[in-house]
Amino acid sequence: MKHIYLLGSTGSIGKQTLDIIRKHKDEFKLIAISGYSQYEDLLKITKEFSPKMVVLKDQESALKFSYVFPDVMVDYGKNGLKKLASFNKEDKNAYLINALVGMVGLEPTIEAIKIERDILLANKETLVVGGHLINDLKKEYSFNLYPIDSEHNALWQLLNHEKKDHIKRLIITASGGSFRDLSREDLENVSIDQALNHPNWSMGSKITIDSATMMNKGFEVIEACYLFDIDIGKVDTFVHRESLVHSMVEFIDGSIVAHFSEPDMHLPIAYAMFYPSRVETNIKALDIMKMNQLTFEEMDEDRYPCLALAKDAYKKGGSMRTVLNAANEAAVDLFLHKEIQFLDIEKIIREMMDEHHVIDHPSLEEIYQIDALVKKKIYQKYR
Ligand SMILES: NC(=O)C1=CN([C@@H]2O[C@H](COP(=O)(O)OP(=O)(O)OC[C@H]3O[C@@H](n4cnc5c(N)ncnc54)[C@H](OP(=O)(O)O)[C@@H]3O)[C@@H](O)[C@H]2O)C=CC1
Ligand SMILES: CC(=O)[C@@H](O)[C@H](O)COP(=O)(O)O
Ligand SMILES: [Mn+2]
Repeated sequence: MKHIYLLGSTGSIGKQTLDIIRKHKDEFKLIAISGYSQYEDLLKITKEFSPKMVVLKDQESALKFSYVFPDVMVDYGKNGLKKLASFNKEDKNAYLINALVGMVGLEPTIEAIKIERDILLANKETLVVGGHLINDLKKEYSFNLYPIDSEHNALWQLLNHEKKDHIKRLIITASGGSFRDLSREDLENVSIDQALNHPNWSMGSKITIDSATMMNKGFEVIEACYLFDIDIGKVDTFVHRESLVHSMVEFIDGSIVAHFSEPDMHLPIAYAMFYPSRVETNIKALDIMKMNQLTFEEMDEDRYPCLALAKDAYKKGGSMRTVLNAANEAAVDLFLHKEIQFLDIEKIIREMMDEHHVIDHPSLEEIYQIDALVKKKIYQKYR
């Protein structure tokens, strides 16, 4: 029985992970969970799964929680997330599932690596901001990093046992997001509700906005470079409205292999949890006749400048990736609180990147400093 340490149990990926654990009670035991604003959900999850450790948002909620569950080990905040990631150090039969949103996911990933715990990673910001740190740790520690993000999970399935030299390019698809039928001019006055209305996936609010700006695809290009140790010039993106093809790999012999499925995150989560085995899921079977209607469009980076900004940050390297992510986190947050317009998101990110001088290979401390500085500047100016 595999032991699961789950960061972000109250979120979209977290809850779908719980569905899989619920369905396969003999295969998985939930040992530790975290949540943030959804206190009531944490109570319910704890009641159902009896984890040994629960990490909450702050001291106040942790105290309240421990009155309800006096036998559960309770912690809170960023330190609590780190403790969860390395809780029960000696437990070698364990996965950390990182379903946090934002760069708060980076440090717990590092903590798990340091005890050589395998990680199932949904939190793409870990690699955007700290991919170089994870690469450094690979030289020192032995661990597996299995991608949950649908496109990367598809690439992982497609690339199994293939030689890196044989890859011509990786192709990642993008739905186009909530505003794919709107022009740049139309974007000026779009609302939060419109932005949160993703055409194909039901996800947390931050990634849904990232999908609408196409920053999500920019992050995914960076994520692919780190996960598959591939040059950014070999990662292409196309708009594919149906979200039925999740990724493709073109090989040097001219073959293109593709991963198809209905859009449902239970599949990539279960694939990662059961790897190297497979298991039946309840996801809707893909109707082959739908392949008559598949569409692919060239990516237009003028229409979606956030994709270009992300690629640029990756190429500039080092701390520019922290700036990209920090500016995006703050700007999306401001948009979700009705404090800026949708098009201000890209404007703010560009502004922060333009005024930054790159530090090569920033340490974790430098990443935190830059992250805090960028966010402070944005909140002071735009709130
Ligand atoms: N949803 C999806 O289908 C996909 C998501 N991803 C990636 O997976 C990650 C999670 O996404 P998703 O599940 O949609 O996000 P959600 O917003 O739905 O969930 C995020 C989780 O993190 C917790 N959380 C939020 N802020 C903090 C914080 N500051 N400190 C500690 N915990 C926090 C939330 O707690 P609470 O809810 O209690 O506030 C929640 O449990 C993201 O990196 C996303 O890009 C990748 C592919 C697909
Ligand atoms: C489900 C998943 O993996 C998301 O990252 C998805 O890719 C979002 O859809 P977009 O293709 O619109 O970015
Ligand atoms: Mn994705």
